[in-house]
Amino acid sequence: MEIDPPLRQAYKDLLMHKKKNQPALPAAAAAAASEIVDECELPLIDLRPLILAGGSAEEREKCKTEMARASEEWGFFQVVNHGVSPEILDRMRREQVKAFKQPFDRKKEEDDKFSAGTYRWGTPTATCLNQLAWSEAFHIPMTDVVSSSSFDDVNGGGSFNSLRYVSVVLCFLLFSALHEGKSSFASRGGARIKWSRAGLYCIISVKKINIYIPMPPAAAVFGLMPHTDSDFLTILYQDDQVGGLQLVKDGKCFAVKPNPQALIVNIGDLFQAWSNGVYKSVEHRVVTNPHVERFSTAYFFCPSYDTEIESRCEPSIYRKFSFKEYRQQVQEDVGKLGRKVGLSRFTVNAIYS
Ligand SMILES: O=C(O)CCC(=O)C(=O)O
Ligand SMILES: [Fe+2]
Repeated sequence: MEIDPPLRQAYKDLLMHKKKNQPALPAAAAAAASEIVDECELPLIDLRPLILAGGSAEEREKCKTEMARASEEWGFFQVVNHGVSPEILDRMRREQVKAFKQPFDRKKEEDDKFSAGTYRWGTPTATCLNQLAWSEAFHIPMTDVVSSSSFDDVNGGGSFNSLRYVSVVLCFLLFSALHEGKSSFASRGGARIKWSRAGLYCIISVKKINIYIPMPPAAAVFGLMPHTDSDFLTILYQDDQVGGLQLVKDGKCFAVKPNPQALIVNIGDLFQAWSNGVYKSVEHRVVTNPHVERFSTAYFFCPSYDTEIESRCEPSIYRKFSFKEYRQQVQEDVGKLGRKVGLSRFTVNAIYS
């Protein structure tokens, strides 16, 4: 009874660089997954004054300013005292392990219970090795959680609500930091953000649980290929022991040091567009560990599909677009090109047709 999906079998040709009509992988791309990168500690923000009662107004302002600065400079930060109890996080992780340790056939059946595409493994659209994800994931849209009780707590209940709560709080604090001119963008005399009346009221967030299957670095395969997130904001609960998340800062790649107490927050493409490029949606990736599995949970905070993203800054970097349009474009690019092009398609002077 197999538990792991047949990754080696399915991607045998890619692994041997023998796919028909496929040029051999350039050395730089092959080296990317196994390159040595320096470790970094993400800006650490204590949310106690914001989430838990008792903080002074000054402390709350400081917290907000730190988050806005980290979103501008890093696009990533980590938060402690976030209000999600260790018991909830523990339970969520235990249930996650249980979900992935089911037989492969059973995992495939989850698609029948929920929307198609709930359970995913590898990257069916990959045309070269560095587009391949050596991992499995369950994508659970919020609507599935609301409408079903058959998938247990890993997909719903306490953990979903707690992560949603944190993401809503952080998102609105970051909105208001921009609005109040906390960012250096505004204090440098840049235009203010005028918020469009976007449909943030109807949120269709997605929770994704990942398992990264061990793979020797020599194989030069990513656990998750370099990407930016297509949402407003992501809350990430990473493995407390096994590192693997890497991000790009100032053109250089850094490995994020695991912090068992912290949740990681990262800015997504929609926030970058809405903030007219003030907050950065930075490229990140996951490298596999050669010996042990790594687990993570990502909570993607997305608006409803018809939400229009528009900064209304002058001059505006990005044209107005709906979340639906963005998602469709991403899917089209992944299908045709094997990779996401992302926000550069939506600049006012986009060169892509
Ligand atoms: O597993 C991680 O640390 C990152 C996951 C991630 O970036 C994603 O699912 O979009
Ligand atoms: Fe991501």
